[in-house]
Amino acid sequence: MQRQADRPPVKVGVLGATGTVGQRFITLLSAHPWFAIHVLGASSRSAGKPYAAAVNWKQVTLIPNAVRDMIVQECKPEAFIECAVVFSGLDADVAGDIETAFRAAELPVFSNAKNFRRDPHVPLIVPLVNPGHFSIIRQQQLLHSPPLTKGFIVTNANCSTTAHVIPLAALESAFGPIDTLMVTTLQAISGAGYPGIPSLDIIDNVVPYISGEEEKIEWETRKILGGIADASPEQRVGDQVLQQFDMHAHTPLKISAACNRVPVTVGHMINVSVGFGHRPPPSPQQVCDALRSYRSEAHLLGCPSAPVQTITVHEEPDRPQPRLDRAHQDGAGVSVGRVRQCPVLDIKFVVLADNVSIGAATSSIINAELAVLKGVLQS
Ligand SMILES: NC(=O)C1=CN([C@@H]2O[C@H](COP(=O)(O)OP(=O)(O)OC[C@H]3O[C@@H](n4cnc5c(N)ncnc54)[C@H](OP(=O)(O)O)[C@@H]3O)[C@@H](O)[C@H]2O)C=CC1
Ligand SMILES: N[C@@H](CC(=O)OP(=O)(O)O)C(=O)O
Repeated sequence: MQRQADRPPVKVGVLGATGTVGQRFITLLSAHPWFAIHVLGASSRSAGKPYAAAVNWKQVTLIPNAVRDMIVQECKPEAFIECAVVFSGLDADVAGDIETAFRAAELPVFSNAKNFRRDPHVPLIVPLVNPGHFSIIRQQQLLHSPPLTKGFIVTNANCSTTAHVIPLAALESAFGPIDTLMVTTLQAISGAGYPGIPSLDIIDNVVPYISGEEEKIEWETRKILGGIADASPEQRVGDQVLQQFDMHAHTPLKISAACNRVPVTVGHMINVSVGFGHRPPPSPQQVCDALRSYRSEAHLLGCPSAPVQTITVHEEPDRPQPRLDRAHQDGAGVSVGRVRQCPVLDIKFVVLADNVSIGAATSSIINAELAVLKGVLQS
């Protein structure tokens, strides 16, 4: 991507800059046409050191020169006050308190952590699916004490949730509501951060449990695919009736998730079976056509990090595969294959997503691009 000469760079900060997601933020932001890395933050173990000395760099590209000598800061708002956008790849154990402090200091935070995803006033935005949920931010700011003008928190989803809601959104937009969903994940080791799972636990093995993951997928899917509705008339802020996430209330969504850790470095694969609310359900060919023709609002609005082809549909019977397909479009889209009839529900398929890119850092970056284009960021 080329830097744009006609607009001044937007100064951004990265919290958790030394972690798995933080390193992907740095790789992507160092080539970003609008955003320029201004501050890096991590724990007190890293603070005070040049970035190259603090980080255990695990990307396939070299550490960008622009950040090598940047001194890592403590994650305190004072160090980030010149930033127009703050990205967070913080460990969830500390993200709650730190992101709260940054929002209170009038900093817009785009977070990967799980802490605020269930907050009724924080949008959970998969940028290729539900950018309409940005509309809840004003209410988040007004309900804050004291009310805010610039600070807010936007979260993106769990990496497995992100992978499957993208094709599900395409199917709902073409064929109406989904009412039943069975998902089985095959999740890469990098999803657990670094160093993650001990090698003796994962080599030559599959671990059929990821703490909290099934509950996150089942809950987050409803918030993302659902809409926003007025709350009861007495729930107000000023003269405005509060809005609430409807959690897919028009068609209650039954979801069952089963999560597995597999010995793959990057790329979460998910087997999905879908039951539609409307009869007759679409054929596999109609599903393939709908997935291929899906265009995200982020792409249509001109977000530079949004993939041109949101969903790549494979015809080959043995694709997608993590090693072969995760880097397609820089990991910004998803790949779908094996679209076929399901003898129990209606349609089944497999979806693959780069858990660190569209599953984490790329989603936050596109969310920030959407915030710029939708005028959500106040200067
Ligand atoms: N990996 C993935 O695929 C995905 C991860 N996520 C979420 O993104 C977040 C980051 O994940 P990941 O990069 O994998 O995690 P890592 O464990 O790799 O990185 C954690 C980061 O948090 C920093 N940190 C830890 N403790 C503190 C502290 N007390 N104060 C300030 N900073 C601290 C670390 O800094 P230091 O190096 O100094 O310790 C490091 O930069 C998590 O919330 C995770 O759940 C979401 C989707 C996908
Ligand atoms: N739990 C996911 C990654 C992750 O950190 O998810 P979350 O942000 O929902 O806690 C995995 O292990 O692959």
